[in-house]
Amino acid sequence: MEKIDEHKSFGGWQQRHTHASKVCGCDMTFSLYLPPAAETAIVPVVYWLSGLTCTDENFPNKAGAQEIAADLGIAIVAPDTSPRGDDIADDAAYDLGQGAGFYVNATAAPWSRHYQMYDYVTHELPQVLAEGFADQLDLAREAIAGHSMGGHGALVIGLRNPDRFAAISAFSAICAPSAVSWGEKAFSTYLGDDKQAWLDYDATALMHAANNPKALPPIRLEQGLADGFLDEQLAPEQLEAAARQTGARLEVNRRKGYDHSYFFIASFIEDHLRFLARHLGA
Ligand SMILES: N[C@@H](CCC(=O)N[C@@H](CSC=O)C(=O)NCC(=O)O)C(=O)O
Repeated sequence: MEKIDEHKSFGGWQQRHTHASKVCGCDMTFSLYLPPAAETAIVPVVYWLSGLTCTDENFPNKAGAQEIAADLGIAIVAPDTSPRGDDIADDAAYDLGQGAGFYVNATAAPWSRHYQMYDYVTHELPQVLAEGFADQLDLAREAIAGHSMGGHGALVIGLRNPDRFAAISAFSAICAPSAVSWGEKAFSTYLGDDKQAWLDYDATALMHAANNPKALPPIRLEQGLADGFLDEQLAPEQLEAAARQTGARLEVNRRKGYDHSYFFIASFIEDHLRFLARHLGA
């Protein structure tokens, strides 16, 4: 692993690191905020998964989370949104290929060779963090958050690993990807046409299928009502219906006038980090 950038921020450090990923078969870059508390103790970890067209840099540059993370004593890890490189499959569209990995393990060629983002975020990245930051990060205390495609990723990873993630935070998440065009396009491309296979990556389906829905991690979902993607792509009402039917813990906050942008995220990130920190015992 190589540190490629570092800035002091609110007493802690905003860093970027790159490393060779076996799972994705390419170099992967992630951003990491270390709060001041990490200088003397191990601190809980929040993963932030970004949306379509993003890299690891959108969240640290735009969300304004560092001051709150410093206050709460939590680290924030923001991975890239896909494998990247000249020799890696891509598509000209903004919602497929590089920058649009959808946090799945692709099974269809040519994508399956590198697009293994579920395993990368869930297994390889935590291992890299455990090895590289043993004196700073407490990998036994994890929570997960994200925006849009990354909100979908946070919901799926959190719901599939309920014993691991203390809580889930999502902004403007794609809540029922099998039923909307962003998800149909990505899943048919990365996973093939068998829609049964899609359900492993569909938060609403996962909630319905959970053995013990009441024991799933608590979810806080923030949704702007002026979001141009709300009607066509996000379907928070489907996740709400699943929570009502199953008893899973879900709080949805609808915010008048807010759109899909990082201005929305920055407006409510403090509430979400405090929610995650509470469940992390931070
Ligand atoms: N057509 C647009 C769409 C890209 C976009 O809005 N991306 C969002 C996430 S959308 C769902 O995953 C985003 O976070 N963009 C980055 C940012 O910093 O705002 C386009 O190509 O711009």
